[in-house]
Amino acid sequence: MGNKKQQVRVSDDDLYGQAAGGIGGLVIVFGILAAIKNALGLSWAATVLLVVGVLVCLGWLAWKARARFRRWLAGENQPAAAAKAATAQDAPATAAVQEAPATAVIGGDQAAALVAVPHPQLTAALAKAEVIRKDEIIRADEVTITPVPAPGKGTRYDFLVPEGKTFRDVEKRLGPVAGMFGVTRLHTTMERSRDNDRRTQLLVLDEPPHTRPFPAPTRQEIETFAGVPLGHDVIGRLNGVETFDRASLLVGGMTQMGKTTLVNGLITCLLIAYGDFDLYLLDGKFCGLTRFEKVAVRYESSDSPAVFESMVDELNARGEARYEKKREAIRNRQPEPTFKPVFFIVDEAADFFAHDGTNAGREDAARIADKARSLVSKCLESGISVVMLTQRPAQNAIPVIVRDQFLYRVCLYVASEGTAKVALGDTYFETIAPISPPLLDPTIKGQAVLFAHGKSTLIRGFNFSDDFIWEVVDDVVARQQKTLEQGPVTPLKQAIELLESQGLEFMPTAELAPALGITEANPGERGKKLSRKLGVTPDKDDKGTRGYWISDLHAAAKSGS
Ligand SMILES: Nc1ncnc2c1ncn2[C@@H]1O[C@H](COP(=O)(O)OP(=O)(O)OP(=O)(O)O)[C@@H](O)[C@H]1O
Repeated sequence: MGNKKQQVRVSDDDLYGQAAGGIGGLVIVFGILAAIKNALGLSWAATVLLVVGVLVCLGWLAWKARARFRRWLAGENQPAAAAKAATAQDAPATAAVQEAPATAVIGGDQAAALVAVPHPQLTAALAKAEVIRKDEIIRADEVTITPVPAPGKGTRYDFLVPEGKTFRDVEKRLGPVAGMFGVTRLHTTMERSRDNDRRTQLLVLDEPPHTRPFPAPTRQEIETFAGVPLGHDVIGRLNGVETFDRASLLVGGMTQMGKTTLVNGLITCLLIAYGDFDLYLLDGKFCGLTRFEKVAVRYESSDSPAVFESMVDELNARGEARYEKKREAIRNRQPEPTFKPVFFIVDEAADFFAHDGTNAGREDAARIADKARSLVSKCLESGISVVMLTQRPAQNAIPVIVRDQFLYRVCLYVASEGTAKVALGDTYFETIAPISPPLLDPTIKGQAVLFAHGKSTLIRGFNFSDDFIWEVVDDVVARQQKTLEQGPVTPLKQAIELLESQGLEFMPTAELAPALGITEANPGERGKKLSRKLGVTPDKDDKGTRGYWISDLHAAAKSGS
């Protein structure tokens, strides 16, 4: 109540005050008019009209000055980049990058409004490449541009595509986007962001990729790489596949492009970082894989389909035995057994599927193809990975039933897209952001398209020095020897020691069996018992005598289940 009374009193006081002020004002105005009338000698009407006219003019001038002042203020705040943006549609995408603020103040008589400022270069490039619509923009405040130092010199653009779009929209149009930057698809790489689907990381090189070689990686770099490196990407980072578990690799490319060197690099990296594994090598080029003979469980240098078939048979049998162990574990409700990884690497694989045109030759080729398909498809589950190389990626060089099974593909330079499809898959050019192998530079040896998990990456295989490879091989041999020595005494180990102590390459079954405690008199039974005890299939020497070669015993000792 008290408060209300107080308010009423306050408003009465206001009223009196204002009335007094008004009367005072009127008296002053009247006085000024009277003074002007006396000074100018005018009538009352003329004096009033003159004063009103002068006041109106002064008011108009004040309004005009205020409007100008506001326009001047707004003009000063408007960014140069925003003004440029209006014409940026026609500017070349390679124009110098301008820093632009997030928003612009629009001048004029209306209240100032805040709007997003487009990044002129990226907005123009992506609109022209039809990644974004003409009415969409790449916001300048969402763009980060960083230079990438040499070698692999270029620029990295990190930006957000407009809402409703993702980095895949850019990836799908990477060719046209590259064109807008005045370069080719080969100069351009997209990186996927893990934090935001709209985030796009675009790398644009200043010069053709792999123009300058990158130094071969060190042991430490290989060891710390998350996966198996296959080569350098365009800015010199190691690139490869995350694992070879349940995966096989097909490598295609014309002759002398660097396939064997790339696979030598792969084997070297596997020996450094993949842990313990068994290596089966079939050197169809006779000396392409020889450096790794000492560490291989089985090494063959041959272009004979029969040799290929015998290796495929051996590995299929090994795969089948592993499947049986898995079934056994499931039946007994035990955890799934783990197996030592096995790599079967075949250089110049096409030769092994060729036939002489006769019916018998065709039948042999079909049988071999079927066994190879089975190996590549089924053995993945049991840890046997196949790597096949071919310099003849022609339609029928490696049968479709075999090549369809490869998860990873590498294609070096080939002359046509048709040939590239054989190496990379029939639908390769319909995938996201494909890289066309015929566009690679054939003078850059080892440059290749790696296609894994639907993503294409341009890499260049490693070219390790012989000394480095020998060092790695010697380390592995020493490790294998130590493991063998430290392991329990087995009949196989005893047999090896026996042959080595006598300096023999070969020992007949008739001599080895009694030395290992087999007293069976029947030669057939004795042979079977010894083979079972050793876990090795016997062979024959030059004279046709059954027995065991030291190399086979070593190979069996190196390999696990
Ligand atoms: N990454 C690389 N850097 C430098 N030189 C390389 C690279 N890769 C391969 N080379 C060189 O290119 C030549 C051919 O290499 P390689 O023998 O590996 O090719 P290929 O494709 O296996 O050939 P072919 O199919 O005829 O057997 C070799 O002289 C090799 O030293």
